[in-house]
Amino acid sequence: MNRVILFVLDSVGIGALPDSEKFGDIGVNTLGNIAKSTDDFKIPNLRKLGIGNIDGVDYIEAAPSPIGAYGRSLEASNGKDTTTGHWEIAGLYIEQPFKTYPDGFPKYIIDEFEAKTGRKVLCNKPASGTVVLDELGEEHMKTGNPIVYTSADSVFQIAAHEDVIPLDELYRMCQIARDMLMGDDQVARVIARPFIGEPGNFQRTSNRRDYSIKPFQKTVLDYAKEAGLKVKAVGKIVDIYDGEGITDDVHTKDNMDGVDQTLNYMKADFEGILFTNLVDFDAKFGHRRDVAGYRNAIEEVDARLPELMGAMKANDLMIILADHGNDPAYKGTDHTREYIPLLIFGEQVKAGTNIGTRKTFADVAATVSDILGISSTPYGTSFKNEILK
Ligand SMILES: O=P(O)(O)O[C@H]1O[C@H](CO)[C@@H](O)[C@H]1O
Ligand SMILES: [Mn+2]
Ligand SMILES: [Mn+2]
Repeated sequence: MNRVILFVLDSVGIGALPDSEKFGDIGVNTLGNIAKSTDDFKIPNLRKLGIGNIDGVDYIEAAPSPIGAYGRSLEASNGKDTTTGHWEIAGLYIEQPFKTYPDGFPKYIIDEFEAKTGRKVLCNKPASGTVVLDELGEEHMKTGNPIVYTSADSVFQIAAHEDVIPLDELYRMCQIARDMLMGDDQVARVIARPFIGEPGNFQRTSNRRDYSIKPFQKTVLDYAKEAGLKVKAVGKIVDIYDGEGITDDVHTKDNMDGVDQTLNYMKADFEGILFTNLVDFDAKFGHRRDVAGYRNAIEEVDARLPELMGAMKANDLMIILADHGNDPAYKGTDHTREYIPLLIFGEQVKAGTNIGTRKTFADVAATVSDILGISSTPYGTSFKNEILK
C-alpha cells in the first residue's frame, strides 16, 4: 500500500470515555445523542462501513456484513481539543494540557497586545464566538477595537469585521499574538475569526485562520515528508501542525468543499498521506449545540462517501475518524471527552474486522508508518496486520 487517506470528521465522537467526568463530561455522546434525536437518521454509507458494529455503538443498527474494518479509540492525552486530538493521531502523546485562560488573559498580555497592534481590546473572557458577536459586534464596528476571546480550549481568538479590520491586518494581529503567546504564556492556537454583515445579522466567514504552536516532536507527517513522500492537507490540517511535515495544502470553505478538495487530491497519483479535516460539524453545529444542524451535516457527508470510496485506487487505504467529541445535546458549548470511531476501508482491507478499543489515537500514526514503511513515533501500536488481507 502506498497511500493513506485520513479523513477527520471534526468532533464526531461516539460516546463518553471512562475518564470523561474528569473533564466535566457526564453521559456525553455526540453521535449517540444525534442518532437518538430522530428515528430517521440517514447514514447508510457509514453503516455499511460498520459504524453500528463498533463496540459500544448500540444506538445505530449494526450492518450484517460491513465492508470496512472498524473499531474505536480512547484518547490517551490529557485534553479534548483539536490540537491534542490531531497531534495524537499523528503519533504524539500530550501529557501536560495546554494552558487555558478561564478568567481571560492577564492585563500585561492585553497591554502588550494593544501597544503592538495600536487597537484596544473588547471582551477578553471565555465566550461563544457567535454569541460574542451579538454582544459586541456593533461596538466593534463603531470603535474598530477587535474582540478578543478564549474558551475552554487553549485559544486566543480575535474576531473582527472584514470591513472594519481588513483581513491582512487581522492576520498580522494574529501573528503578533502568536509571537507573544509562547513559553509561560503559551496558547495552543491563535485564531483569526473574521465576520461580515450587520448588527443582528453577522456571519463568520471561511477566512478563519489558525496559528498553532509547532508539534514538540516529530510526527508521522514529518517522517513521511523526510522519506520523500507527499503529505497533502485539506482544510485546517496545515494550521494544526503549523505546516510541519506538510508538502501541499488547501484550505476549504465548508464540509462539501472539503470533500471536493479531497477528491481532487485523490485524482493525482502520489504516494504518502492525504489528510483532511471537515470542521463544520464542530464549528457550525457542535459548539452551537445545534442537534438538527449537526445531524444534517453528518447525513450530507455520508451521502458523499460513495464518491470518495469510488475514487480510491488499489493501493489506497482510508481511515475515517474524529479528533474529540462535541455533543450538541450536552450543556455548555465546549468539546466533550469521547471515544473516536475508526472506520477503515480499501481493496486490501479484510472486511468485517473488529480492531476493538485502541488505547491511543497514536495507533493510527503507528499503522500509517507501518503501511508506508517509514519511521514511527514512540507512541501507538500498529493495527496493519489485523486489517490487511
Ligand atoms: O465559539 P467559537 O468561536 O466557534 O470557538 C470554538 O472554536 C474554537 C477553536 O476550535 C474552540 O476553542 C471554541 O472556542
Ligand atoms: Mn476539532
Ligand atoms: Mn472546536
